[in-house]
Parts: sequence; C-alpha cells; structure tokens
Amino acid sequence: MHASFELTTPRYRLRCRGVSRRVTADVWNGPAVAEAVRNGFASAQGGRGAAEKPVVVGLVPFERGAPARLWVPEVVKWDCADQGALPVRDEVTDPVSIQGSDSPAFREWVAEAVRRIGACELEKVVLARRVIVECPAPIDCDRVHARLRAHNRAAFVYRIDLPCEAGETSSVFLGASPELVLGSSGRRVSSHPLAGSAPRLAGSSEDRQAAESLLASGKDRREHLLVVRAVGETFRGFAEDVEVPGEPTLFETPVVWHLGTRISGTLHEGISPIELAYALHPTPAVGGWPQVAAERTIADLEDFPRGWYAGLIGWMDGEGNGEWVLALRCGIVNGKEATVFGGAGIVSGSDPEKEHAETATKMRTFINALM
Ligand SMILES: C=C(O[C@@H]1C=C(C(=O)O)C=C[C@H]1O)C(=O)O
Repeated sequence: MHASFELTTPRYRLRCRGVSRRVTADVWNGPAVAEAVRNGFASAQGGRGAAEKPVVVGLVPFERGAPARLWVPEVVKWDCADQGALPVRDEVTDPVSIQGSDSPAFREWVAEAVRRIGACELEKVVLARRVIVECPAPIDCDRVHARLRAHNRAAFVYRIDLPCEAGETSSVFLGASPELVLGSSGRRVSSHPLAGSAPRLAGSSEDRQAAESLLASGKDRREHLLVVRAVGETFRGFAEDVEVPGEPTLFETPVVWHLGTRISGTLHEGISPIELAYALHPTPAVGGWPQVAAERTIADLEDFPRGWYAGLIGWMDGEGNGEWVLALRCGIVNGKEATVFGGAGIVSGSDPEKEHAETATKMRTFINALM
C-alpha cells in the first residue's frame, strides 16, 4: 500500500512511506490503544522492512468511538524544518465553482446553538461548515503542500494520503494546524489549546488593535477558559506538576489571531502519552462543553460527518516522544475537487454573522494555498 504521511513543524520535518505494521485502534479506549501501539513497536522492531527506530503515525477521527488509523511506517525520514524560501510555482488557479461559501444554514445552526445555550442545555459548542471548491484541472497537491508550508512557518503542516474506499479514487488530506493537543518528550507533556479568535487586519495598527480587543473580550475569554479548564483537569488526572497559567496569550497565524494557553506537566510513571491524548480529545476547542451535550448538538445541527476534520494527527515513538495536533485549517483533495473545513466556538452572545465570517477566515489558510 502506498501510504504517505508528512508533518512539517517549526522544528522538524517527518516523512513516512509505506506500512510496516498496522496498529488496530478500533475501540475508543486510551489504555487499549496504548497497548496496541506497544505491540506495534514490539513486532516492528527487527521486522523486515521496518524503519530502524519505529514510530507510530496516523489519524484519530473527531467522533469519539470511531476507529483511528494508526500504523508503523516502513520508511521514516527526519529532517530539520524547512530553511529559507521554498520553491513555489505561483500560477493562479481560478476555480470553476465554489459551493457553500455563503451558508444561511450555518447561521441558523449558530442561532439554534445560542438558543440551547440560553436554555442552559450547554455552555459552548463548536460548529463547523464546509466549502467545496472545484478546479478546472486535477489539483496539484505538491503545489498546495509547498504553499501551505511557505505561508505557515509556525504551523504544523501535514499531508496524508487517505485510504480509498472501494470504488473511490484516493484523496489527500492537507492542512496547516496551529494547535498542539499533546506534545511529549519522555514524561514531560504539554498542550497549547486555542480558543477565541479575531481576523488579522491589513494595517499594522488596526491589526494590533484587533489583537488587543481579542485579549480584552469577555466573550472570547469565557470561550477560552472552558477549554483551558477541561484540558487542565484532564492533565491533573494523568500527570503531576501540572501548570496552567492564569492568563491566555495572543497567538497569530497569517489570517487569524487566537487566544492560547500553554499547559504542561509530568506524566505519571507507566502512562503512555497516547492515553492522555485519547482522554483529551476532542477538547472543547473543537467539541464544546459539557462534552456529551456539545457532541449531541454537533450531530443534530451539522449536515456532514466531520470524519478526520477536527481529529488528531500525529506520531509517537517508543520512548514517550511525540506530537498530536488538531486536524484544522485543512482540506481534502480528490482530483479536481477540494473540500475545505472551518469551525467556530459558539457561546452565549455569539452572533451568527460574525461566526460565519470567522469560519470563512479560518478556511482562507487552505484556500490561499489552493488558488
Ligand atoms: C474549529 C476550528 O478552530 C478552533 C476554534 C477556535 C475558536 O472558535 O476560536 C480557535 C481555534 C481552534 O481551536 C477550525 O479552525 O476549524
């Protein structure tokens, strides 16, 4: 099977090919997945066609309970992060059509979520929508990938071949995520949840003003705090010396400002980081709070399955090192067509028009690389 997995971060570039061992992760249970990963490492070690120091890479879907796709690749290549300018062919691609760029349905979902929040059914839910871009010729994934990397140097940029369902052509999942759900270095673990967003503005003083207003916004701070509280609580169940800063800081991508908080700790002895990743996911940065009510609201309102969007993408080795990031600012390319995803956190006081605009801003990360 031709399985290609690439992750470029500010610190390294990981490129994998082929499948040496599959890791069966059909049950949504962190310890069981950790055990399957350990078995994958054990059987890959010394096995024919295995990489020297095996890693497990793959994807965990958004939906709790749906199977993850994890494997030990055959060929693993580590490099330094991209240095200098990237060669990017910059011819313009005009799409044939863009479906869903204006979504009255999304505004209705937001209004309905605000109503449910007002009725105390939940405090926060992240609602997403998708746009389908059709291009005149098959989309050049190498070009989109190079542009994502060139434009998003601080991001986790990924490119993964998605398996084909019977009768379907294969598709490629590409994106530039700003959000680390779990990084681990031995037993040291950290997370950098983001929630609360404002679009970047053209003038530098206007842009700075937008950032300061975000930092001062009560609505965005509440939205952010729900995520930080949930991630901090989960960390405390799995780690010691947990540090949760009291104040968020500003985090920028080329298109949007976010509020972010870096949470850290030391994993309890004998716990695999994948167990903590499973316990964290999906955080209220992409689901909501309380979790079950938010997931029910997403299932009730959104009209498409999220699949890998808002899931986890990452890698880990047998020594506790790894990084799992959120599959955001992404699209799935299939021939001439790209399906692009974007979501926004809804809390009391959310305005449907502004949330619609926020999802469009987030989708620009991918669309700017496509066109
Ligand atoms: C849901 C997305 O982004 C998430 C939602 C955010 C928000 O609502 O402010 C911010 C960062 C992400 O955690 C997305 O990019 O699709």
